[in-house]
Amino acid sequence: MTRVKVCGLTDAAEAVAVAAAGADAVGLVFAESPRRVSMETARGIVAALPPFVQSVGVFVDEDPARVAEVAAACGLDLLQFHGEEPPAYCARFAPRAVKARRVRSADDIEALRPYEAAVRAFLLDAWAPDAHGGTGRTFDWALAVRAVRELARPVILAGGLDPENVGRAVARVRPWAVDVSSGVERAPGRKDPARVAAFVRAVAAAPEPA
Ligand SMILES: O=C(O)c1ccccc1NCC(=O)[C@H](O)[C@H](O)COP(=O)(O)O
Repeated sequence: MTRVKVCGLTDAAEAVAVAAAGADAVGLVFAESPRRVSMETARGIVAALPPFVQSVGVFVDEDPARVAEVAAACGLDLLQFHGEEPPAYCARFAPRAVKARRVRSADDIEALRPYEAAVRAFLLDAWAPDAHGGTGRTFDWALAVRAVRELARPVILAGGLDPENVGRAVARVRPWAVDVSSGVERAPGRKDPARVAAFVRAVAAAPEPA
């Protein structure tokens, strides 16, 4: 079964509704973003989550001491590194590190190999000139198929997914999990639980391989 992470939560009640709609994990953005949360808000969201729903902190080239402080203070389960963090940086946070990469070509998949020993999973996102994530853009899923086949860690597919296209994405790529932010929003940082439920249903209904 393909897992679902909903990223960019900014409100505890909404996080609870997103979990009730079927999300397996929620992402909390600590980088520059319209979805950025304070440590206090993040702590409230993590405390409100039901058991077995994971919290994922999202960071972009953050000072590692600050990452450690935020992770401990908020009780984050996983740490998603969405910038240019090298393998040794991720290794400091094993076994909680997830390395995200914005994908433009096969070179971006190759560039992830040195991270295999350091991370729990890879997250593949779309590249954009002006933002690190949450752009609503898709990328060439053939590259994600290749990543699933060739990388020695589970792959989380992100980038422009929504309830309308995620079934096709899952059927084609067969990722460990899918990640969505803007595709289930009513405004930046404000999730629509009905769209999250539709997204989760579409993932569950994706055709199995023949
Ligand atoms: O969501 C953000 O605003 C963000 C900002 C800076 C770094 C990462 C960010 N998001 C990370 C995610 O995991 C998003 O879910 C991912 O980029 C997909 O977003 P979308 O294309 O909007 O579904």
